[in-house]
Amino acid sequence: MATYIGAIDQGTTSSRFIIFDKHGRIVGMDQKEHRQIYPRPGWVEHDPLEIWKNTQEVIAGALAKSGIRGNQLQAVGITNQRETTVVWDRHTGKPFYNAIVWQCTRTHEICKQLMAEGGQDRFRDITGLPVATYFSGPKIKWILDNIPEARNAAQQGDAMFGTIETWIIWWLTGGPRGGAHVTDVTNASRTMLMNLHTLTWDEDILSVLDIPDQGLPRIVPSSDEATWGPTCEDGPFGARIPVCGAVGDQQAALVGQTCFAPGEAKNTYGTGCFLLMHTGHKPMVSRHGLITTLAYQFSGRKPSYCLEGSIAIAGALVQWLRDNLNMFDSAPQVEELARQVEDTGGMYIVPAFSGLFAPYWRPDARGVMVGLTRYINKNHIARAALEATAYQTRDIVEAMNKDSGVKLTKLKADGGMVHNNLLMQFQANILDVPVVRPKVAETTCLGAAYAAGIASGYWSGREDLYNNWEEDITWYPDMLQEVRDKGYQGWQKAVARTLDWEA
Ligand SMILES: Nc1ncnc2c1ncn2[C@@H]1O[C@H](COP(=O)(O)OP(=O)(O)O)[C@@H](O)[C@H]1O
Ligand SMILES: O=P(O)(O)OC[C@H](O)CO
Repeated sequence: MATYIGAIDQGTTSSRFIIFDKHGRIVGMDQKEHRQIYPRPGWVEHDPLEIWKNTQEVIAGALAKSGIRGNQLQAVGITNQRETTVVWDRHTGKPFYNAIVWQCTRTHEICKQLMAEGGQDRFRDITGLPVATYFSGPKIKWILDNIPEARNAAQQGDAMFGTIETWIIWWLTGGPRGGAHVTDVTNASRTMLMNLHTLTWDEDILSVLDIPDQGLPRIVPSSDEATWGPTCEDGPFGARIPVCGAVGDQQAALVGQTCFAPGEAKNTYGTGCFLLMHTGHKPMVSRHGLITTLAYQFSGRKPSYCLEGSIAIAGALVQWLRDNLNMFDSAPQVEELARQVEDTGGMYIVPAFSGLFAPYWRPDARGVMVGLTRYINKNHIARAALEATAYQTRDIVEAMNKDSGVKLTKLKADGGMVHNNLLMQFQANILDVPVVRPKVAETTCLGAAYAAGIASGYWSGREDLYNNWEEDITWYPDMLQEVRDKGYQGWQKAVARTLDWEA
C-alpha cells in the first residue's frame, strides 16, 4: 500500500491540507478561507473554532479528492501563521476570546509601557526580539487583563495558552479528552517569552507580563520522533496517525526550500513577507532591526537559528485594493493593471497598516500614498502596490547584508505572490540579485511534511530532501543602476512620511 505524508498549513487567510509523496510532489490538496474580523481600526481577530472546523474540512476534502485513505498517511506535520494567540478552557475547549492575530495592534499600550520601563530592546538578548505588538506574549497579557473569566481560569490552572499549531495539535490529539499541549521551538521563539539559548520559558519575562506559567504549552523540537499524537480515530483522518512535525510557517518554508546551510536564505511572499537567513547553531544578534529566531530543531540535534526580516503587509495590500477599493476581482488581476503602465508615475504606497515591522519597528507609522498628481490612475496604484513589496524586501536585504557581513547573491522565493511575474522581475531588479522559484512553490507545507517525514523515517535524511528541490524559473536583474538607485531613494523618502502618525 502506497504511503504519504500529510501537512496542515493554517495560514492568515486560509487553511490548507496537502498530501505529499516521496518525491515531495503534491498528490492531494484542499483549501478554505476563514473570516477576518476587524472590530476596530488596527485590530485583527480570527475565530479559533472556525479555524479548527476548516482544518477538519480541508483534511477530509483532500483525502476525498485524492482517494487516499487516512491510514495511508505515515505521519502528519503542521505549519501555521505564527504569533496569533488563543486562550481557551482546558475542560471544554471553548476559547475565552477570539484569536488575536499577529497583525493586530491592540497591545500598543502594553508595549509602550514595557518600553517606557526598559526600552524596546529590553528582552532582545534573551528572546531575540524587540518589544512589539507583533509577538504573542503581550497578546496573552491583553486577554488575561481584559477578559476576567480568562484570568480566573488561568489562576485556577484551567486555561491553556497557545499559538495556532498548539490549538490544532491539542484538538487533533483528543482536545478536552487529554490532547497534547505542546508548542514547537520555532513558534515558541515568537512569543517573546522563550529564552532563545535554553529553549525554556523565561520566568522573569513571565512575571513582568503577569502570565502564569501553568497555562503554557510544553516546548518540543520541530521534528520529534517522540510524536505528540496520535490523532484520534474519530477525528478528520479516521485513523491514528503520528503527529510529529510542527514548524512556524516562515521557518517551514526555509526547510521546504532546503536552506539547511548557514548563509542560505528564502523570502516568502504571502499576506506578509518574511525573509529568513540560516545563521547556524548559535543565535546571531541583529544590530540592524532584524530579529533572531529559531530556524528549526530536529529531534536529538542542536537547534538551528536564523535572522528574519518580517514585513507585515505584502499580498495583504493586494487584497486591500481588491476588497476595500474594489479595483479588481481576484489578486492575480493586479498584474494586468500594473502592466498597463511603464512605471508608477513617481508615486509610492507604503502599507504601514500595522505600523512598520522590520527593520524599522515603528508602531506609530501608518500607511501612505505619496507623490500623487492628476496623472496617476489605478494602474499606477496597482504597480506601486506590487513595488512596495519589492522595496520592503530591499530594506530587509540591506539590513541582512550588514548583520551577517555576507552579501546575498541569490534569493529563493515562494508564497502566493511568486506567480506574479512583474513583481518577481522588479524584485530581481531592485535587489540586483537573481530571484529563483522552485517547482513546488508550496514550500511551507512541504517544510512541515519534511519535519514529520524525517521524524517518522519516511525520508531518511537531508539528501533525500535536496533531491526533491528543482528550479522552476529564475528572474535576472535587467535594470540600470541609476534607475534602481533613484527608485529606492524615493522609497526611503516615502517611508519617512509614514512615521509619527499615531501617538
Ligand atoms: N498573482 C498574484 N499577484 C499578487 N498577489 C497575489 C497573487 N496571487 C496571490 N496573491 C496574494 O498572495 C497572498 C496569498 O498568498 P499565500 O501564500 O497563500 O498567503 P498566506 O499563506 O499568507 O495565507 C494574498 O494576500 C494575495 O493577495
Ligand atoms: O500566514 P502567513 O503566510 O501570512 O504568515 C504569517 C506569519 O507567520 C506571521 O509571522
